[in-house]
Amino acid sequence: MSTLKCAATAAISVPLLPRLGIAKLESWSAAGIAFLVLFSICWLSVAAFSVLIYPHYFSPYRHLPGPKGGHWFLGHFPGFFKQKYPWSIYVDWVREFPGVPVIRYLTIANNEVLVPLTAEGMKECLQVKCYEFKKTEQWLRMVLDFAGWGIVTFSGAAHRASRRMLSKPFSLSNIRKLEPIFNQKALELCEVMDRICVQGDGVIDAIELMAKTTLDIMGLAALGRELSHLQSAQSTGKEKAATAYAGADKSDDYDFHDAYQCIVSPSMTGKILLFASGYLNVRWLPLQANREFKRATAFLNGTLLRLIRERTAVVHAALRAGTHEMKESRDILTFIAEESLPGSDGVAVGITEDEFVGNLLQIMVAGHETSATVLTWSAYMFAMDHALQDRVRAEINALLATTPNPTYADLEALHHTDNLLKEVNRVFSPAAVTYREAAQDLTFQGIPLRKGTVLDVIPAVTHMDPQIWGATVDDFDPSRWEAERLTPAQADPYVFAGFSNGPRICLGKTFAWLEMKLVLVQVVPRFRFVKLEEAFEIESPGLATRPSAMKLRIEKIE
Ligand code: HEM
Repeated sequence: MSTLKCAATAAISVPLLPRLGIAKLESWSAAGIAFLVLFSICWLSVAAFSVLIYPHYFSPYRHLPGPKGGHWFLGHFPGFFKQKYPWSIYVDWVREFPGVPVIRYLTIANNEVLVPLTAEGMKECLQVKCYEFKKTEQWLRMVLDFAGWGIVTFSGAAHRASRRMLSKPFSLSNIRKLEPIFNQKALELCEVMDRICVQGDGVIDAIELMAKTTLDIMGLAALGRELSHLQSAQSTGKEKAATAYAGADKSDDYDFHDAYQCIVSPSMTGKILLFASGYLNVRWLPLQANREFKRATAFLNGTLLRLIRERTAVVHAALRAGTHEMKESRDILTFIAEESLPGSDGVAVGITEDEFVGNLLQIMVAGHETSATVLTWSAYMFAMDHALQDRVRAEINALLATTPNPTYADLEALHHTDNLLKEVNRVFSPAAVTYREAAQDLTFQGIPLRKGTVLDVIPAVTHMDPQIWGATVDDFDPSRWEAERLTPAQADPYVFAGFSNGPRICLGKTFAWLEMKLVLVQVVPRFRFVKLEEAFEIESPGLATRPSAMKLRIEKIE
């Protein structure tokens, strides 16, 4: 916008130059050069004002508390590359500003960002004024290539419509029907772990195995396809090409897992490009990280589009012929195909191909990385604390002794397991950062916000706030979730923000909870996790609290 205004100012000013005796402008080319010079002066002045002067002397947010110092142009942005977890910097701030509801920090080009630090702020943003905020333009520029347009990226009415459309496959009754899929994949994971114990060195990369497990689950639950990543988990090269991806969706030896690895676990250049792409178009730069990113996004978009076209054609033809067999539990792709038959009263009638692809892209990524991360950190904490894993194992064994095929209600009653998953979500919240932007002028925590103001909504600020959790805030202690130990402040539903809250609360929360419990129910009685001295790195900065690799030793329990 300021570029347009500068162009207009320069265009209006050019004819004034001869009158003011500044330049004669006897030809069109002289006028053109004068325009460019004026435009550049105007643009640079506006840029200098908005970067160097406005945030410090004129912004209405300049009096808000917040971190001091920062780079003259990049503000506090470089600090995001120095932190252990992708949210550590925010936890430092919540401790530096106890009791402060909202702080301000500066990012690239000294753009201002506000961060709510309290449960009340989370509630106002996520629940009370959910639709007065939208996803930020910067974040959209970062993720649209691999997430497309769908429920996660939509705001306002479009988001409500997607949520309505997807509510049925994510209802509790439908998710309970997915139990056989969760069990099947948990057992396949056990087979792989068994092979590693018997034939290999007993060392696993937990994040890789868990991601393959949850990705295979998503293949069946979302696409109705066997993706077979687990089958290929112990093979490489040609072997992998032969087994991975069950033939039909094979593209050389590249698969969904490879594509998502490239997106969620890029090189440092890839990480810089990801965050920079929020502000500038950097994806055209001839860099290896960009080539890998483009290959991954092309694979995901192309494969999903092909599956959508194939499935929709088959389902619509069968529906028209009256031969379609409506299964009791349908994958999401089939569900949308069924509900999108033109002329029917389905909830997905009129969905565009782009939106169909976008929703599947989002469900695939939101649905596997998060749960895999929680399972990985659970395995890590087991390896660090054998008493903890013994307690969880004893609880699961006691259940299996009386109930070999536990129901949803039986799993609900596994309270040590439940507490473990809650504590992992508190300390290693997989969705590390979520972003919001004021969709209109509004008041937030008593502060008048202008349209376009950006908010970082960070689960870790309430999860790791000593004012809420006391002196043991940094300890990993699942028993803090025992109902009788929780203080009213800790039990506030807006404090536990790992799945977000309000109308945009994680659509897959019940799915994830059942899936993670069933994986633990199969794995924990069969294997013991043991710590290795090998150090691991966490993807930071990043969008998830994810280790890039997590080597653990496993021992078979006879
Ligand atoms: C431990 C596992 C999970 C965690 C911690 C988690 C966390 C979250 C969070 C924090 C959000 C809100 C993001 C935002 O507002 O910007 C979200 C949204 C979402 N999640 Fe999850 N998620 C998990 C598992 C899943 C699974 C298994 C699925 C699907 C199978 C799923 C599907 C979604 C969808 C579709 C949304 C968008 C909801 C909306 O905007 O209305 N998630 N999740």
